[in-house]
Amino acid sequence: MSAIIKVDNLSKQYHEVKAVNDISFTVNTGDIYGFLGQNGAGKSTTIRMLLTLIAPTAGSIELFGKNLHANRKEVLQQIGAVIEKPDLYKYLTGYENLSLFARMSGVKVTQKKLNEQLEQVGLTERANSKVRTYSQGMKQRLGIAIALIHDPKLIILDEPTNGLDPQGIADIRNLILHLSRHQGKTILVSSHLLHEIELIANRMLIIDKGKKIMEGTVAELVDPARTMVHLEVTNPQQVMAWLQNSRWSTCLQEQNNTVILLQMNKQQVPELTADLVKAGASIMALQPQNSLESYFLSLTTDNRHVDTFTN
Ligand SMILES: Nc1ncnc2c1ncn2[C@@H]1O[C@H](COP(=O)(O)OP(=O)(O)OP(=O)(O)O)[C@@H](O)[C@H]1O
Repeated sequence: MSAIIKVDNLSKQYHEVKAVNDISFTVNTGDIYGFLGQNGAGKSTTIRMLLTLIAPTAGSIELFGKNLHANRKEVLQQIGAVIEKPDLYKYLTGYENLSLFARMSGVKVTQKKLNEQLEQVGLTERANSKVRTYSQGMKQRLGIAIALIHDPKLIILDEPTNGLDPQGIADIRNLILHLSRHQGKTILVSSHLLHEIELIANRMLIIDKGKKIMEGTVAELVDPARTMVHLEVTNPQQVMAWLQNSRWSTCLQEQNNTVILLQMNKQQVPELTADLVKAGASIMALQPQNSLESYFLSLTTDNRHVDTFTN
């Protein structure tokens, strides 16, 4: 499996703000790579550096095995991106917009090809309607059709579902899956919603305040075999002493006042509960979470993040 994007120790500093702080990651051919982080985490800044719209303060970027800055033109030709709300001509139809953007980017495409592109993004029936009559989701899909016009291998979408209703979100999700499965595209997609990324991505990177928090396959990050159990008891000293001498000792991760963290397979949780009760643990809470859920819970306990993750 070859790397399409290879980012090493990338940073971007805006005066006193470290928008991106020493992050490294690799996107492989065929990935739907989720780039997850709350608002202001540094997703757009990273994406802008991948597209050479801004220069990094430090670090290197290789795309398609080539240094981005030394091979800018050649590399960018193989990328299609939608990074802001697409800038469309609202008094032209969807078809006319697509045709115009194709001509402006110097790509020669037949009428048949344009119709196929519109069909791919589910706009055939509305191809001849003026864009001002389109829903937000339809405009977003037309934006994606425009980004696809030169048949890029890599597609970069910055928060493509932002501001869309549930149907619009589902349409974009299906389109991303279609482009991956049936067109063989590699896709990097950013979002602030864990659920969205979990549904479509095979690998993901989580960033917070410019820093990489975790990276891995989605299956690994939600693996039930690596469930974190948050155990809260009123008699932590006694329970810790018992756990250390029990068959659960290898599961122990850390203790913070009344909270004890253990890692185990989710299926073992009922046995643990029964053993704890027998051992006289005074349980206030026992909560199994996969590593992603526990990470997001830790964010939502911090007031700064509440608005982002509860909407
Ligand atoms: N041109 C700029 N000048 C100064 N600071 C900036 C600039 N662009 C971004 N930042 C700051 O860098 C940090 C990361 O912003 P960025 O837009 O990359 O985050 P994001 O994860 O894409 O979030 P959002 O979804 O809200 O755009 C934020 O603190 C932001 O205020």
